[in-house]
Amino acid sequence: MGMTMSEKILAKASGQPDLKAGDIAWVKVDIAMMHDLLGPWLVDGAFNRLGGQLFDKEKVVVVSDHCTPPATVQQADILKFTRDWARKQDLSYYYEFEGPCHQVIAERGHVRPGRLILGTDSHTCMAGGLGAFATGIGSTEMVGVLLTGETWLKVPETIKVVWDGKIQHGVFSKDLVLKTIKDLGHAGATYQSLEFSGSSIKDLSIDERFVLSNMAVEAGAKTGLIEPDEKVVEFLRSKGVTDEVDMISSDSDASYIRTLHYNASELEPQVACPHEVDNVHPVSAVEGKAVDQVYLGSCTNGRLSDLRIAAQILKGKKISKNIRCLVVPASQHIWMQANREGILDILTEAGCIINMPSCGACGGFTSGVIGAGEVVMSSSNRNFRGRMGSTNGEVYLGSPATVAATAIEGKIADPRKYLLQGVR
Ligand SMILES: CC(C)[C@H](C(=O)O)[C@@H](O)C(=O)O
Ligand code: SF4
Repeated sequence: MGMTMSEKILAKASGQPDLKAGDIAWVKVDIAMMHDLLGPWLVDGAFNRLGGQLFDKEKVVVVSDHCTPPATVQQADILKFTRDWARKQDLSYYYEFEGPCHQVIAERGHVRPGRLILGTDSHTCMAGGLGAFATGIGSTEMVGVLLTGETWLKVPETIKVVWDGKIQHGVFSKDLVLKTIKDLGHAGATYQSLEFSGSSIKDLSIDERFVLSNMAVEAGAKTGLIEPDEKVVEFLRSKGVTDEVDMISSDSDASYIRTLHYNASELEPQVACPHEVDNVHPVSAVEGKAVDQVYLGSCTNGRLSDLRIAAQILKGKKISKNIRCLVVPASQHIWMQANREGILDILTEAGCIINMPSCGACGGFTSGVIGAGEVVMSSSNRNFRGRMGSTNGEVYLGSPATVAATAIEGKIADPRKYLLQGVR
């Protein structure tokens, strides 16, 4: 019987060649990632009681992103603790104020196909977009990983999600993944892997593939994998990775628990309505809903191609007077490139506010929280009650194009009327 990508990566990580779904694997971890909020300040006590020696300081990556820049004294304390800890442990890789961890570890070359990556954040699965088995773990579990470099995992079954056909004008990978989550349900893939494949997925840029993998956890999935191809190799080379790339793929006779098959040419822009990510409707069903804030950013959809789309829609226009529009590039690297391309000027002239790369507004931690009764159209991945601030606020999720179109109208809007033909 053939193997899925998840089975192969965990087989390699455990040294047990015949591993299959359902087996318990004792695995060696390639990268252990922590961020400020669920990182050093939580693990330090137990870590020290158990010896306080890192298994490998080259494989532990810490990113301060949730508390940046701090909005409260507690956040400032956490940030200081994280920075001091990184220094004390003499970490080779500590990043601060660079952007959300998932984007930063991908850009900095830590994510590679075939690697096993564990992080103290649920969206660690984003690394699956480059073909890594990546998943979130709790801080307590991370203590063991930090000390030994090992842990155990149950090998997940895999759901194959196939998208074939031409993605239509105004439709983006965000729309594909929202539709997938709607059908799976927010707990429909619990402890299973998603594997995205098909001709529409092959056509996607790396930026757009990350959106699919990032949101796998919103269906409860352990991870969301995409087979690496030449685009992945090109991405890694552009980040300075010179090692041979593990072109891992599933075997043609691999066994799947379920297969979903879609025709992308039939899909229109989608919106997830409050307060669950699977509460998804076509944009036509929610068009006209008034908003107070628009948020274009996060590790889900704050990448360069997202900012380019928004700039194309907002160029020469003004955002609605009734709203504020926050734009948060997903990394400093993206910020600088967007600046060079004149994108930040276009967005600022349209009336947007450009915030520094951070998790801040996405999770309601720092700059950009919402008040009671406020409604947000967001390009991020979660719309749970209280997600961006007040528990009496509402968050809608959509593609960057839907977000930018909504900024113009001050009401949820269909992006197809604003996007130039041929841009998608
Ligand atoms: C703060 C952290 C627990 C959280 C996560 O794990 O995903 C955050 O990054 C999020 O997106 O909700
Ligand atoms: S989803 Fe938001 S809060 Fe979570 S890591 Fe990404 S940007 Fe940060």
